Amino acid sequence: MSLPVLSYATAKADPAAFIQQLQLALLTTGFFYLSDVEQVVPEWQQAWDDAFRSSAEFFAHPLETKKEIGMPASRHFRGYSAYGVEVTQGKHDLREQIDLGPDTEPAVDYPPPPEQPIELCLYGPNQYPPFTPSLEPAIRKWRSLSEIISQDLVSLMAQSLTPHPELLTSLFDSTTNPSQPPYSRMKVVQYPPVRAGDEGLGVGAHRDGGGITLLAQDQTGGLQVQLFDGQWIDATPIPYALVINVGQVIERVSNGLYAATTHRVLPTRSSTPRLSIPFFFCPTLRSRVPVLSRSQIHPALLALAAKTEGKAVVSDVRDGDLHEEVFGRAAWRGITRSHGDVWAKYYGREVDPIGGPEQL
Ligand SMILES: O=C(O)CCC(=O)C(=O)O
Ligand SMILES: [Fe+2]
Repeated sequence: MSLPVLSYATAKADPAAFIQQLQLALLTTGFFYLSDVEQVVPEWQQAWDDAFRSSAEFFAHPLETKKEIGMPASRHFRGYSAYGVEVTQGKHDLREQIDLGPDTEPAVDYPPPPEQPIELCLYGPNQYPPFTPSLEPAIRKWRSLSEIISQDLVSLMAQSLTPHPELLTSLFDSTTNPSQPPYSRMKVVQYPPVRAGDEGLGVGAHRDGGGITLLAQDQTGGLQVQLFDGQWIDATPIPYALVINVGQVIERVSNGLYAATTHRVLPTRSSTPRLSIPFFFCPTLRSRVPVLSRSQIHPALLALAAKTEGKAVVSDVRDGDLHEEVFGRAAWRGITRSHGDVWAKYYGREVDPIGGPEQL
């Protein structure tokens, strides 16, 4: 069994055919490759190469240099985290990374006034490395292409799900409040070769929290997807193809039909590091995430799902751990449990009514 491959060129030329393939992929694995992006986006391969080249250049700097843009300097949870700092399922991940988001002014002052929803503290500026000047333009380009592809895919997913696609697409609307845009995070990640005595995973088993994830990975391999029967399979790299999966926002909207599939990254066993760039397309922080009733879902999709429904999904991770009506609440819980040190430095229980890292 390998993940299905869907063509972005087909999405443009024959959306109805693409929607059918999408329904099947999302009902059976929740993960697929998106190929042929360069046929739709002429600058795709250039943008891909630029993003990976400048990321490799960044990670080649000494730790002390990389820490100049360390996340602890950002109350918006942006910046560099060293190897082993980020936590998934209570364990330290064997990777280092830069966390980025929509580049905006802070949405609230600091310390945050109690009447403001705490999750609005997530809006703010990124930290880019002045010692790798090629990274900022490469990332900005990558974000803008990823946003276009994501809007397309979410629109097609919404059409595949319901006769009322706006119930889903409106969550990602960037025009209503431009100072509070869709909260799409991304990471630039390096998984160094494991060192003697290191224990754990590149990233522990988890289910993504946002709308959809667009993952670009180099040719090393290591990403694994847990099928609904519990078996783990490799998401073997395909050059210039994205790996797409659904997060818990779409799982919630789809009333569980489109599952946020469990995945993990194995420790890097090759002698060279693995690089990946996940982009998490997410709603605006204050948007309310509805749960469609079955009467709002296409009857044909329900019929298709009936063949797979009722079987228990086997997963190494708890179900729906980031389902929240207000998306920002889920985003806040997700990021504070991954970066408890930053949460403790700026917020802590006195300031944060939601609670922090212990809120698994
Ligand atoms: O690096 C990868 O291949 C996947 C990373 C991932 O799943 C995540 O950061 O959520
Ligand atoms: Fe993930």
